[in-house]
Amino acid sequence: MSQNAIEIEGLQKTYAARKGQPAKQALKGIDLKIPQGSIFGLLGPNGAGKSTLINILAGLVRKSAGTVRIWGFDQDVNPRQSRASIGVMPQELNMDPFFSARGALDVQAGLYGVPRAQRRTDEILDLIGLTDKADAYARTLSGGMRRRLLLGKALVHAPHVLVLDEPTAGVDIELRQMLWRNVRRLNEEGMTIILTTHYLEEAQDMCGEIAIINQGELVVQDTTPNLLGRLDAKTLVIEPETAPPALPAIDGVEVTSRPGGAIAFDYRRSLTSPGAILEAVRNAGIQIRDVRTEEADLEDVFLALTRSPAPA
Ligand SMILES: Nc1ncnc2c1ncn2[C@@H]1O[C@H](COP(=O)(O)OP(=O)(O)OP(=O)(O)O)[C@@H](O)[C@H]1O
Repeated sequence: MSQNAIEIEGLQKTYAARKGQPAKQALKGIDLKIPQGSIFGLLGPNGAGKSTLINILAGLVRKSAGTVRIWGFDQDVNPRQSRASIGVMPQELNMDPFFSARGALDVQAGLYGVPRAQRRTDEILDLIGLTDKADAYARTLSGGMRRRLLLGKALVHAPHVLVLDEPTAGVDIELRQMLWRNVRRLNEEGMTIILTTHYLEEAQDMCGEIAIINQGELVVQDTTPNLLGRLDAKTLVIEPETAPPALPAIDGVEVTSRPGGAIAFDYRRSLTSPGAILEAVRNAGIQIRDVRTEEADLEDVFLALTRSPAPA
């Protein structure tokens, strides 16, 4: 068994033309390796191809070309084992309203061929906080509870890999925190987690490694700290003791005053050091009361890597 939970090579997907719509190449040859045991973020702007990629992993969309191995099982060679290795919590809330929460988990376990004796229905109900609602019909559950049930359904066959597609879109803080607690716990128990989210702060906090796709192509894959270190731009902010009569001018540094009296120095790490800026500030006769730096965050990196080229 390799050390990768997922190995994708040359993955392509073209949706056929229909009803006046031309054919659409949603994935243009993606190579991606997702390490075992990671919490991995799959990010990209709307229409980048994330859902297509996840649906191919889940066996819901048929790829046009390339290979996909899940937990070492090639989808084309061992479709059953590769499908059994992965669980997907989808975005949409559609579920059969006439099953109870317990019933929905049982049906799902049946679909995956989990023998009754091996089902962990009570354990899953406890994990998703629905023990009290085990016998309530799904249609009587709140939106948040239904979402938790979707997580439970993704877990019935104890998959090695769990995919969460936009798990926190439009959910309240309590449910969000509950989801992340569960995800961390499952990961600590050894499960590999793949998540897509529009909340970049969440990806920055949760994911050790991140891939960004844009227009069907992989733009970057790296550890989160490496990605954050990629941007050359940095900002040094000083709080002066008293407002200076004029802002100091420093070559290659953009100096701006901020509301409240702070002065911001936007510089490139490759060209200027913070020491040189502080020296210039002192030489300008400015007394420093406080100083801090501002790092790029994932949003800055994401925008820099996915911004479409300016029209010619
Ligand atoms: N069934 C389909 N038939 C035709 N085109 C499709 C189909 N599903 C998706 N597409 C197109 O493929 C491209 C990628 O879509 P996909 O849903 O994978 O993107 P995404 O990154 O998940 O976007 P979002 O964040 O908006 O969900 C888009 O241009 C979309 O319009």
